[in-house]
Amino acid sequence: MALAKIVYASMTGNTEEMSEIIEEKLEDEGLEVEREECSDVDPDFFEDADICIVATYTYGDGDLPFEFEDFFEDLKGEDLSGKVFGVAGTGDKEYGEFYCQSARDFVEQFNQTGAKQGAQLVCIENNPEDEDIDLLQTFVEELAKSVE
Ligand SMILES: Cc1cc2nc3c(=O)[nH]c(=O)nc-3n(C[C@H](O)[C@H](O)[C@H](O)COP(=O)(O)O)c2cc1C
Repeated sequence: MALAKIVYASMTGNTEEMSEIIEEKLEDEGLEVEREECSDVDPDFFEDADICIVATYTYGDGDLPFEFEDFFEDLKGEDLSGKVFGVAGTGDKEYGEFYCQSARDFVEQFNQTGAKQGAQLVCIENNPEDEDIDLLQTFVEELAKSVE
């Protein structure tokens, strides 16, 4: 059974909620899932994963969550060849050009690891609503298909 690992950062709960939805949907697809908060993981977290998922909010003006900075820096040095990745972000469109910037930055970082993007980046505003849940469903289906 393929293993999907999710690492997330969440200050007020929106991204945590999104990561829980992703977890549930991956399980519905028959995948094994492990989900951890970013402060609890080592840089090699994705070593045994088939699907590598980051869920992040954005802080400041387009800044990474402080607690994700070390993991982010270390990620580009990891060899994740043969794996697929997906990134999902929460943010607020009031921040204009910086909307979900951290999620977009993680896509760039994954692109240096040899992993292949298995699903389009998903950005949702604040907490997940009905239409976002549809987006997350598609995100998970694309990822599941990419490891079939
Ligand atoms: C001080 C502050 C700065 C923020 N900066 C951004 C930003 O640059 N871009 C963005 O898209 N959202 C920004 N946001 C919105 C949060 O990313 C958004 O509310 C997110 O869902 C919070 O996730 P969490 O509930 O998991 O902590 C900011 C929020 C706060 C409080």
